[in-house]
Amino acid sequence: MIASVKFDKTNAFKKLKSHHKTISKSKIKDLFEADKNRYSKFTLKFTDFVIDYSKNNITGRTMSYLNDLAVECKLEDAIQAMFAGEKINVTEGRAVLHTALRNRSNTPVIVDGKDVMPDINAVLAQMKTFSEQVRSGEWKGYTGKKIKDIVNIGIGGSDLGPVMVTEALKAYGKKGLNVHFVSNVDGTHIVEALKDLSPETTLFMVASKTFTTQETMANAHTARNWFLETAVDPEYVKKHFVAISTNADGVAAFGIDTQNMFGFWDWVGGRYSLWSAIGLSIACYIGFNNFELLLDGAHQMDLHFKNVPLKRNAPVILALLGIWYNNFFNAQSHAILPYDQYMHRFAAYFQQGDMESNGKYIDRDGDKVKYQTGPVIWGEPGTNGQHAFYQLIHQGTKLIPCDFIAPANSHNPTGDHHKMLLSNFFAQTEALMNGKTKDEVVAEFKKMGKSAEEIEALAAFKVFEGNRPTNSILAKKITPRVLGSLLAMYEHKIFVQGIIWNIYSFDQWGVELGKQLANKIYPELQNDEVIASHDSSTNNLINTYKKWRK
Ligand SMILES: O=P(O)(O)OC[C@H]1O[C@@H](O)[C@@H](O)[C@@H](O)[C@@H]1O
Repeated sequence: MIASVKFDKTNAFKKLKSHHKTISKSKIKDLFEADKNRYSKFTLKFTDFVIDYSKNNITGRTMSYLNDLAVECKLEDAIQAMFAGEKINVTEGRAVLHTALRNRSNTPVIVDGKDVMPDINAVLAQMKTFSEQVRSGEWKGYTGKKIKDIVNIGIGGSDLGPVMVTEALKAYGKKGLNVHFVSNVDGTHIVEALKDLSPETTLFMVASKTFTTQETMANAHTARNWFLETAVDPEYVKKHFVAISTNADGVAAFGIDTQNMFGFWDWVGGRYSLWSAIGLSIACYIGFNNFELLLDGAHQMDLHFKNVPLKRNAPVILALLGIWYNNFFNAQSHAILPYDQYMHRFAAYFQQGDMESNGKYIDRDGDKVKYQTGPVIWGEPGTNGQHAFYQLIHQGTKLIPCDFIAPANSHNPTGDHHKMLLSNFFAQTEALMNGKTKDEVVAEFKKMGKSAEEIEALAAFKVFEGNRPTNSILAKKITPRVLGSLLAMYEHKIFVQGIIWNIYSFDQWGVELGKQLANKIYPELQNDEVIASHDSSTNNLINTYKKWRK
């Protein structure tokens, strides 16, 4: 079991508090002046990427205190407990074993006295066979045609991972096979997705861990009606609908042949499930071999996380840096900025991964925390973000630590585009750190021939304080293996932060409430009766809606 340690009562916390007073007076750029080895001291190297965290407001002492914090919070025990299949998701009574899904070493992982690896391998084999049949055209629709379009119907963890990975690895996608994702209960989503598709060549994957989620069930029923309008015979459903779920009864009740069901288990959290059968659309799109490389990459990071000392451990370091800014510099958010257009859903994916995991104010003793927990995660790809919100990162009043991610090699090396992209990547982190002093601004103005009055009037607006912290992750190329490692690295970062903040990262009671509330109001919308059972705002909104709807 994972011990409860009050984060803000640790010795390391106190040391970090007073250390913060000193370090907040220093400038990152001066730390570079003072230490010529700073880059190598604060960079981690993997085979296919480097993580440079030298442009942070840290010294060796900071890292040492942060390491003490991790030790005091018994992080090493917690890591071992997760990998060993202990039921660390206490409020749901479950183990947390997305790492077993990609355990390419195939060493036994025991849950309730049973090795889970044979079941995992059996589902992987089923995914391999199925994805190969779909890709080769051996799997035929009801009129004997091969599948051209896959529509994944799911939401949250049953959507965001497959969307993000199929986009990030689009360069590996099979020509002539398209993937579409329908998540929102807004009918627009499914109507638009199906607009140009033919029932004869469309395969639906209904992805839901519980198989009860309102949005997914509504979309799945609409999809089936759309299909049967043309196909007519319900017998044909089995050629065009497969299910991915832990709930076999729910799948059968919907009318999907359980032969066409791909299972997973309650120890896979929704937001950690892309490695399971939830990744079926990924395997079909990029091919099973590439899906396995994705798993391999994640496994490499798992081994690193499990075995490398905390001081050289990438997820641990990223997590500790996040805590440093979140709890000592009062940063409220964290930006993830991939300089790779294919990774445009990466930040959105980790919005769920991080915020659903660590958006909690009750600690592992059931007490309300007296410190900040999970940050707001956000971001967009560069260079688009530069022309949108970077103004605030450079000159706003909020401190926003950023992760910059870029590949050295593009999948689309067109002209000089990639050099331009990367020059922006390098320039931004440098500018965020160095800023621009008043002297530099004045010198620039003078060169332009501006008068003393003009300079005096404008200089303040052009000064950049700098000292904005960034991590730079530079990969050789975004391959399935590299992406797998990056994803696992961020997953484990979330785990480490949850352990240190003394919260439970693997439940999501806040989301469950939303599910209940909508189910209460939905019946009230079925007739035109005036509603008076809520507060006056809610009553009036519902009644106005009823008056206006046609
Ligand atoms: O996969 P299902 O069960 O449909 O859940 C989909 C999503 O539902 C939400 O409410 C959350 O609980 C997510 O963690 C989950 O990924």
